[in-house]
Order: sequence, then C-alpha cells, then structure tokens
Amino acid sequence: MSSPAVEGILGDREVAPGEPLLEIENLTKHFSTNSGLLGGFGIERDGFKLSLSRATDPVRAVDDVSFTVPKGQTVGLVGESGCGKSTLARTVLRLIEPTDGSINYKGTDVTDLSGEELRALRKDVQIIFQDPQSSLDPRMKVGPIVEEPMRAHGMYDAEGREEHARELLEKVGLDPQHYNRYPHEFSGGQRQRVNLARALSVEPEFIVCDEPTSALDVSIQAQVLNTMKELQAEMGLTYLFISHDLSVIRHISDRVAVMYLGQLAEVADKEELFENPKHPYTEALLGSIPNPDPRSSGDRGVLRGDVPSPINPPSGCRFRTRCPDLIAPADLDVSGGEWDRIRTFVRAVDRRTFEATGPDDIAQEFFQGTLPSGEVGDTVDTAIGHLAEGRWDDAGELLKDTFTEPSVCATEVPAYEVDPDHGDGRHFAACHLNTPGGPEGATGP
Ligand SMILES: Nc1ncnc2c1ncn2[C@@H]1O[C@H](COP(=O)(O)OP(=O)(O)OP(=O)(O)O)[C@@H](O)[C@H]1O
Repeated sequence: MSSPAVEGILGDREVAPGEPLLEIENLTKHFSTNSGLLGGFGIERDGFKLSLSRATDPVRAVDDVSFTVPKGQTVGLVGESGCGKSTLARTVLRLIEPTDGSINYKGTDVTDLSGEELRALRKDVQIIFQDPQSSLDPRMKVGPIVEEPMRAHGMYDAEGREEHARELLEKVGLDPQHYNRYPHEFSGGQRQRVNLARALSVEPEFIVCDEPTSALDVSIQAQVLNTMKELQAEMGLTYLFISHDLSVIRHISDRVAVMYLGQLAEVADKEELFENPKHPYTEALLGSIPNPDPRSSGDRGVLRGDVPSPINPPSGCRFRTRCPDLIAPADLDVSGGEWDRIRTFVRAVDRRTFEATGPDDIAQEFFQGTLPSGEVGDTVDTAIGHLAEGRWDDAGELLKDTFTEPSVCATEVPAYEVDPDHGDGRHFAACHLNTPGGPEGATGP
C-alpha cells in the first residue's frame, strides 16, 4: 500500500478525462549568468551591432509560457535545441524553481508546495529522460531499479514490490524473467522500457517525457511510442511529450505546443496544427520534415539564420529575425511585390550572403534594376551606395531602422486566437499575420 500521508494530499483529487490536469500560466524561468568579476561581460550580436552585454543579464530560457494539459491526453512540446523545452519540463516537476508564473496540478499551485505535498507531487508526476543508458545504474539489476521508487515512497513490502516489478516489466513489453539482468544486457529500446516500468511503478497520473525516444533507431522509436500509447489508454495516463522531432510529435500527440526561444509560437490540436499552421515558424518546422513522397517539393518553408541569444531576445515577435513573412511597417508606401524584394534584400545584407560589387549589380540582383519609387527607393539607393563602398554596418543599420524596427513584428508581442479548420480545440498563434481583419500594413500571405 502507498503511504497514507502521501496518498491523501494530491492523489485523492479526481480530474475527469479531458479536464485540465496541468495548467501552466505565465511561467517564466530565467537563469542567472553571473560568473564573477572577471567573467562579467559577454559579446552579443543584435542585428547589425555587436554589443557588450553584462553577463549578469539572465538567460531567458522560458518566458511567459501558458498552456494546459488535459487528463488522459498527450501534449507534444516541440522546438529546436535550446528553445527551453527541458527547462520547462524541469520547472513543472519543481526540479528547478520558476522565476515567475503558476503551475497548477489538479487545481493546486505546485510552486508553493513543500515537504509531504512536494513528495506527493513527485510520486504523481514522473519524468523519463532521453538517455536510457545513463539514467539506469549499471551496478543494479533491473528488478531493483524498477522497485526503487516504490521503496522511496514506502509502497508495498519487499515481496509485493518484486511482484509488482515483474508485472510492470511484462506490461512494458519485457520478459518478467529479465528481473535479474543488468542494464547492459538490454538494447537501447529495452532500456527505455525499463525506465518506463520504473516511472510507472509508483502509479503516477502524469509523465513528462523528455525526448525519450531520440536516442533510438526510427523503427525502435515507433515500437516504444506504440507501447506508451497502449499504456496510456489502459492506465488513463497523461503525457507532456518533449521532442525536437515533429514526426515523433505527430505520432504520439493529441495537442501540440510549438516553442521558439523561450516562448510558445503556436498551440493547437494535432490535426489542426499539421494541416492549418498559422505561424511561419511552425511552417518552417513542417517544411523540414523529410517527405517520403518523391513528387513533393517539400518546400513549405525553410529555416534560415541562427537562433538569437536568449540573453537578449528580439523585441516583439521573437521569430522576426528569421521570419520570411516579416510585415512591412504600417506607414511605408510599398506594394506587396516591392516589399518582398526589400525583405529579401534586408535579409541578405543582414546575413552578408552576397558579394557587394557595383551599385548597378546590387540593384539588378535584388530589384531587377528598378528600385522602388519615393522615399523607400531613396533609402534602398543609399544602402546600396554604402554596400558598394564596403560599409556593410552602415547599410545594415539604415535598413534596420527603416524597414525592420518600425514593423509591428518588432514593436508588439503577438498573441492571437484563430478559428480552427479542423476540430473544435482552441488554436493559439503568436504571429501578427493573424490579427483579425489582417495586420495593419501587412503585405504577407
Ligand atoms: N542551468 C542553466 N544555467 C544557464 N543557462 C541554462 C541552464 N540550463 C539551460 N540553460 C539555457 O537555457 C536555454 C534553454 O535550454 P533547454 O535545455 O531548456 O533547451 P531545450 O529546448 O531543452 O534544448 P535541448 O533539446 O538541446 O535540450 C538554453 O539557452 C540553455 O543554454
């Protein structure tokens, strides 16, 4: 039996299937980077400028993130390496303390929990990590490994624990006779199944899965994911499933949250997200999934450029420095076609992706020889003049001040709810292209 003291706190709060089990609101986690007097400064690239940032400026690993995980479902959290997925997971489990925001689990804000209540949370909410090799003690047999959390939470007597461990090994697709084997005697996929059995041993309701299949071969990945799905249906489990791989997310999730540079770019039900993406970052990620159909061009969007530093993230929309759909400043008098060419030019100057020769060659390459009319054209002409003299920084500054910084993408943080095309789940998209009626001055798609 479980310890009554632990059982009585969170475990007896029933949440009906489909109702919120975990509600995260405005969650923020900043890491201090203060490394003492000598290590106090760092160099940051902010657009065209190299600026000295004080190393005491925090790393904004997770910044104002809100979403809900319904009971019995899987929410997939996807994004490039370094976007804050693991930090978010560890904060939910209180393995690290949040800087701000609330984490409601079964209606209780876990940011306030301590002592027995925190122990109860750590029984009810389990985590599985990516590397099944390093998370299993090589000196222990898998039976006692699976029993360890039961022992820590005072569940069953020795005989009961062994019986339960053998049952669990079978449940996760292993042979109960393997109870006496060591981790090195198992394959990677089998070791991740041992991890699963260990997490399940304390009868949790919620499992945070942090890239659990990323170290496995694709065919083994699918088998482990299928087992996880079967166990979810059988035991009513709820998963927060973290992965950088959209194919894995598609396989396992009911709902998907797309994370970029510490914030959520888009959240929607799986089919809605894959069929009706509303954020250029999501489109770019979808475009990067290998397409088995040779007739498909597979060019739904391409991710170019580097992810900016989370110490000094871009203002407004964090994706704007890589976004192919940057919106024209509202008071700029340009046609859609002209803005497309200006955008391409600004981006190429930012990344220095061409050789600056004579002004006519540059004008030909980016504007087919005809610059936009009026003040916009004068600015482009001046920038081209700078480039022809090798003054890349001056050209970059001018273009940034005229075309990038005044854009709504730089001046306002986007947060919109859009009508879903598929199903009736709420669809959140942090992109100004989704402003009702179209963003003012927008010339994007
Ligand atoms: N303890 C820490 N101190 C300072 N910065 C940290 C710390 N942990 C993480 N970070 C930074 O926070 C940001 C988010 O990291 P995190 O590991 O959460 O991202 P991730 O999306 O899980 O990436 P990955 O898939 O590579 O693990 C990164 O810039 C990382 O360098």
